[in-house]
Amino acid sequence: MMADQPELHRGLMNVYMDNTESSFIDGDIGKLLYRGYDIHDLAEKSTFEEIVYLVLYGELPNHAQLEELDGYLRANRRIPDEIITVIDAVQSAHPMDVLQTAMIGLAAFDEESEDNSKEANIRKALRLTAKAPTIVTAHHRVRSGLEPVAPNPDLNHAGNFLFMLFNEIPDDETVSLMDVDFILHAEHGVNASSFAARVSASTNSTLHAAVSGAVGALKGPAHGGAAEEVMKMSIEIGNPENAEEYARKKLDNRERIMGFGHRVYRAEDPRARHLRERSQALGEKRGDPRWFQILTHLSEDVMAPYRDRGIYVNVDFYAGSIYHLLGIPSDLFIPIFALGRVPGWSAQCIEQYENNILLRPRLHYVGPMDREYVPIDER
Ligand SMILES: CC(=O)SCCNC(=O)CCNC(=O)[C@H](O)C(C)(C)COP(=O)(O)OP(=O)(O)OC[C@H]1O[C@@H](n2cnc3c(N)ncnc32)[C@H](O)[C@@H]1OP(=O)(O)O
Ligand SMILES: O=C([O-])CC(=O)C(=O)O
Repeated sequence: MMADQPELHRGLMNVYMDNTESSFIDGDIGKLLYRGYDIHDLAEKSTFEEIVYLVLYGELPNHAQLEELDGYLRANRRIPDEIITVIDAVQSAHPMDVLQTAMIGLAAFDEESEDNSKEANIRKALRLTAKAPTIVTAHHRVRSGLEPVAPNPDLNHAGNFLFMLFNEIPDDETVSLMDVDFILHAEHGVNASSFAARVSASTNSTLHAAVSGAVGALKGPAHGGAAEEVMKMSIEIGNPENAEEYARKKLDNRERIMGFGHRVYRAEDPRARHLRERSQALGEKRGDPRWFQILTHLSEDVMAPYRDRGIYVNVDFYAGSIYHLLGIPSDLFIPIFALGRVPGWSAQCIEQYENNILLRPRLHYVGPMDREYVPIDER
């Protein structure tokens, strides 16, 4: 006898699974707060280092606290030579797979890897935040036949990422652009990758295991991979006049336009505004406004009717055009998202450890029942 069909919550859509103090999202009006602070204030006035402190400790830092955290990040950017050897061995893999491999590999060199106290987890979160850009850039250089560039203690987090990627001291404007990008990606409730991290944390597994699992969950085009897909699409479109026909064909085939839609937002993703402004400014500055024009045409014309269905641009829509204009290869777009998200994943895990309950939903079985076992020779 098959059990009665229970009420399903497919995709766990609109299911509240716990309380959180990390971030607040009102998807109907496009509002996002980190620890109570509006994302617009944070994007305009803060720095990524301040956000790391805010997300992990719950408060904005004072000067002394910020200096201490910044010093800790600067002191912890290097990765062990053994991890460079691992990166070298798996260099042909996608950068997200390499990041995931190296992140879990770091557990072997972290004396606190098995210590799940809050204090140890905050320190590990900071070390993972500090080392993640070193991994991504070292991999990119190794696969390009170049030596990894060592972190520069005179540069901040965003500056170091650019420096280690291009082996050139970046200008202040580009550093600030990268900094805002990291701020905008730092935390976003129980999105798919943070959920993956929380599932691991709920078994009392370690932060390294949970965060590297989150890297895997972020990789897909329905989540972190959208920025790369948007840029691929923009390149295929080529110029603004082609945008409409290209998108209409896709929509007629019931395909999705990447960078639109969101599980929670039914209004514009508030993070998109900051990347839109910067995509436009950078395109004009670099004398290459084409990408911004293509994106504008898609959002303001082709996809405008979809707003009635709650489908607006999300954080990933303009991000790819910025990275592309900065000369960053497209398969590094998802890793950039991950670099910003390490503090958010960690904060979500720390909340999970603090008030833990095993995350274990149920599936309703709809397969055959009570079948008679047939020995292999009789099948
Ligand atoms: C940082 C982030 O992770 S933000 C998300 C990044 N991902 C993308 O940009 C990929 C494109 N977007 C999507 O695939 C979806 O909007 C998701 C996965 C993000 C959210 O999807 P869900 O909440 O599961 O909504 P769902 O997939 O059920 O879509 C609802 C309806 O809107 C339509 N829709 C959703 N997104 C899009 C889109 N980008 N283009 C066209 N139609 C869309 C769906 O086709 C569906 O229509 P239907 O009801 O007629 O079948
Ligand atoms: O919240 C989500 O589902 C996806 C998202 O925007 C994010 O993780 O930043």
